[in-house]
Amino acid sequence: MTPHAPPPIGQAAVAAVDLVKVYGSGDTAVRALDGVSVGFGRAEFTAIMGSSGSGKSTLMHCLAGLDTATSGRVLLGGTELTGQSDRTLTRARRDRIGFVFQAFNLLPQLTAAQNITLPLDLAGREPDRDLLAHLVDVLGLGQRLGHRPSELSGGQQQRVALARALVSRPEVVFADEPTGNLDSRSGAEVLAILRDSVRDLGQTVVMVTHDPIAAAYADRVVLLADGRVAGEIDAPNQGSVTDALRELAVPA
Ligand SMILES: Nc1ncnc2c1ncn2[C@@H]1O[C@H](COP(=O)(O)OP(=O)(O)OP(=O)(O)O)[C@@H](O)[C@H]1O
Repeated sequence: MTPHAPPPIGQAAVAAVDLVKVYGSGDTAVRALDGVSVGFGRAEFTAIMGSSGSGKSTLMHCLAGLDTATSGRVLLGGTELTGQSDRTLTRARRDRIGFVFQAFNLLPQLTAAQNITLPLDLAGREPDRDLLAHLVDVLGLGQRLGHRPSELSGGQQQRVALARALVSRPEVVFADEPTGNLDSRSGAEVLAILRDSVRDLGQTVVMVTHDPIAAAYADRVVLLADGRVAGEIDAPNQGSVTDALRELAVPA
């Protein structure tokens, strides 16, 4: 078994089993996920890639309990998310999952420090002060904690969002195009921080991206095409990812 071989579904941090998602009905129905089975290993950084419309966002939203599948199962840490009530899903998202979005999604009226601890505050949990101090240090946010998002650059706002996602030690961080709104230097910083969180904190990260440079930071790439898993790349680099995407786009 290679170090980044896909984990057995039952041991994965999060997994999909035969997941199907159909939007709409009748003639206009779209089968966004068409029987996806895939596991995401603990303390691994996995990128989900595929052409536009291949089902990346739908898969991530179903895995994260933001959307419900038409059939199939989602397992978070071995527990079933499928069929749970909205209340249970909300709690799972709050307590067990961290999110990083392309648009940062910080609350404008709160300071950086307040944004970072907001999910823990809502859950009535105390932040781990040592971890918080470590994250503020590695993310270079020490001088920015009292600033509001409008007073921060895009890269700084995304680093606040990363601290918010990581400080609760979630079972999985889902990152949806986290570098999509950043220049290449800020994007590289964000990707390095995600990779280091996996290496140094044992964090599990699942990232949707279009960018082969971003995917090269991951341990493994899962390729989607037409709502199905079309392939995987272990220890990806920019070249292997670009080649795989090119092959997907040109049917044999
Ligand atoms: N709410 C919706 N209603 C109807 N169809 C939808 C909806 N959301 C997504 N789809 C369709 O499902 C398919 C998969 O969409 P999805 O957004 O998951 O793809 P994606 O790979 O994330 O695309 P992109 O890279 O462009 O963001 C597409 O054909 C899309 O048009």
